[in-house]
Amino acid sequence: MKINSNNFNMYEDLFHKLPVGIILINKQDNITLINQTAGEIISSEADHLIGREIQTILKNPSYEQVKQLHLQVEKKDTIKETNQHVVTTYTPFLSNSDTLDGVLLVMESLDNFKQKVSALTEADFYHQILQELLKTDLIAFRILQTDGIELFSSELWKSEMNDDNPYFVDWVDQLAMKTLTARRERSDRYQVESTAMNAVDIITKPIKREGMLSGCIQFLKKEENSALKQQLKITAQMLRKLEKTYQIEDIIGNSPEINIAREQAKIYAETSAPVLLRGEKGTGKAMLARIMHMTSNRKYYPFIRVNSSFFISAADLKEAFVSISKRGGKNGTVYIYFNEEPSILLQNKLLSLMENQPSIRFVFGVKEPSQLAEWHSAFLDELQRYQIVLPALKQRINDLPLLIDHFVNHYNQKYDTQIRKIEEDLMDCWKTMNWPGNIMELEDKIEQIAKNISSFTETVGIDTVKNLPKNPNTYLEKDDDGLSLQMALDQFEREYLFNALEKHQYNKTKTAKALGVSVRNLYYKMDKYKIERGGVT
Ligand SMILES: Nc1ncnc2c1ncn2[C@@H]1O[C@H](COP(=O)(O)OP(=O)(O)OP(=O)(O)O)[C@@H](O)[C@H]1O
Repeated sequence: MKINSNNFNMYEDLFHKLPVGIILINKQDNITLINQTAGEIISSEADHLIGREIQTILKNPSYEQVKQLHLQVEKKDTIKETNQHVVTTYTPFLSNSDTLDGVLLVMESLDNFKQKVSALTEADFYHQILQELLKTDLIAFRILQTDGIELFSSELWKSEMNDDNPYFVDWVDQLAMKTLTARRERSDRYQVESTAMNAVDIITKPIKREGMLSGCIQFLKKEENSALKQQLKITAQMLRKLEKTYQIEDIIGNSPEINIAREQAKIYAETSAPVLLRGEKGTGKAMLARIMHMTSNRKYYPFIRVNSSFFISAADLKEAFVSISKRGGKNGTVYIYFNEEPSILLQNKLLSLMENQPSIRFVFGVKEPSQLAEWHSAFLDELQRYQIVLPALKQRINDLPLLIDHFVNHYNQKYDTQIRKIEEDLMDCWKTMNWPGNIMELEDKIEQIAKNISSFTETVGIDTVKNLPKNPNTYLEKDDDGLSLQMALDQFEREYLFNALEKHQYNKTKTAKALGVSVRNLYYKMDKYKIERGGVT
């Protein structure tokens, strides 16, 4: 750069305000012009420095080369009075005829200079990171290079990214890759299913240096209210379970089989046609019948469940429906569960009842495998028009983790336990089991664990389960032909209680009296055999 006396005058105003110190030195080494910034760096009034020899101010001024060869020189120096380090640039100050008028000295404190340099290099990168960190209160974070290699991660990040859930770690890595490829910020949520406790948000931001992508920063944020939300969800589900007022979302599972059943239930709920529910014991037939009732416009009328064995004779059937009508069931739903093969006579009676009671919505449940082929064809035709098949648990074993989560949450609440995780060994074992009692059996197992485990236990493995007392309701675990005497007795007692309750329209005092037991004992047994307290909703 060449400056001459003409063009210099044009910039005199600006001259004093420049962020760098500027000094004009004449050929005799005296200061002839100095701006305010230079005065500040030297710690003196600029005007007082006019006329001073530059050697009296700087320790090692060096501009011989500038004078002789008209070259620009840059070097570090020190202010004599303050010992402040400065960076100096000497430039020849030339006349119109290119002869030397003097030397222009640009001076800047070394600290300022470093800041500027670093702003253009590495520090810019870290500065951005710092800015991002200051903007947020998230302290679980990590920084990656463009090739995906981790440069740094905070302790909190490390603890959140434990190797227990490789899918999650992999998912987070993939998010980083997406940001690095697309050079755009992304936020995604992960629902931790193995523990079902929290949703985790990962925010991934690109970091650019001089417009070029130089990496990314990832923040991890656990959804603040997720624990509370989860709590509310569980409580609402518990209430619905207690009141048997299930909703469609209470059907847990994502497998295609259960998705189809769920969709069918939604559609059929809107009609009044009879529906046949088929499935092994404990697959959720009664639950689905209730859900269909609760999602239909009959929900304000009663839901009445009757076992087919209750209708010993046609007269019983008639009597039952008179009683159902009296209980307001006329506009409600009647769920008839074929707990034994219905006689042809009963089938005919039911068929004519359905024709005569058009306002009642009939849902039938049949336990698989069943002898449907032997049923009366007219009755079967009527029932099979709308049927839903509920898959056995072993047919939708991929739903096991979701179901486990659901029941663990439920029984954690009920028994004040803190189970967070089912260990892999137990999970593997459960995945290969036959589950003849299906969801009911699984629920029962988890209840047994929660009931008997210490309230501090967080993980449950095979060893934990082995040492627990056996469930008295083990009849759920075996096929009918393999029942021990105790199991058979339990099963008989359950059926017997159920029928007695139905006979007395779920009036506990009357039922207890008829059975010759106390009301308390009746409640205990209902709880033991998971018999609904209401029977009517
Ligand atoms: N998909 C599901 N999601 C959540 N819970 C379920 C599901 N299916 C069943 N359950 C639970 O399993 C238990 C048994 O269900 P339910 O009594 O409806 O089965 P079922 O097929 O009618 O049995 P059974 O043939 O022995 O009468 C219920 O307590 C219910 O809460």
